[in-house]
Amino acid sequence: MIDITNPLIEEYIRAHSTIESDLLKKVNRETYAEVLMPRMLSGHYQGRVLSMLAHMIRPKRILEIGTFTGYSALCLSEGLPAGAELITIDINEELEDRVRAYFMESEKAKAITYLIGDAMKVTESLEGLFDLVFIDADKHNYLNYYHLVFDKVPAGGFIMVDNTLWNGKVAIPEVVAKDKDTRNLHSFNAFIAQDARIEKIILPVRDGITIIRKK
Ligand SMILES: C[S@@+](CC[C@H](N)C(=O)[O-])C[C@H]1O[C@@H](n2cnc3c(N)ncnc32)[C@H](O)[C@@H]1O
Repeated sequence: MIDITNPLIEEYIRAHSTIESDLLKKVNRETYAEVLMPRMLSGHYQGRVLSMLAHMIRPKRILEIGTFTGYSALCLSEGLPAGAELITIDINEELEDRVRAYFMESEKAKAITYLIGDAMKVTESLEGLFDLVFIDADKHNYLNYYHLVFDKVPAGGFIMVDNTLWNGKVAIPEVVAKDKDTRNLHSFNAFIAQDARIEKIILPVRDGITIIRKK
């Protein structure tokens, strides 16, 4: 495993970036205290990056695949202009009441639609275009999600994908050869790298966020 971030630098970044809202602090605190696998939550640093990117893109429609406890959805929704919407999908119905309650507390509550179900099926059923898609669900389906959403994103639209550096393991050939999850993510990265229909950049933020712009 390679450290793609330095804890000291990350702490410095957090201390010199916008602080989390009270709602985000609560989502973070309660997720770590009460929910299994809390590390799946984006957190302060990545959350501020997502919020800033959404503010820059000003998307009319955002699709998020992988809600978990709603942290990243809340961050992305901060950048929605008036009248815009965010749809977020998760298969885990056990978190539904908690997540709905968090969304209800948000200023953007009316703009957020939370759908429970398998993201492949739910995404297929969604009509219209999304100018920003955030993929952050089951890693072995990343390429399937990418192919599925591609035609739902207009030219000039963005697809962002989380965990594409997988703790740096994608850069170590012996780990790629041995570990299935690492191999899946490396294959995804390799496909994205050669896809001429897009521009792409991997940001070494937290576990790696790939930003894709459709030409
Ligand atoms: C890494 S977490 C998402 C974290 C969240 N985006 C955040 O940053 O706070 C991944 C989520 O994907 C969901 N998931 C896994 N497989 C799924 C599927 N087939 N369809 C929809 N959601 C799925 C899991 O239930 C989990 O909540």
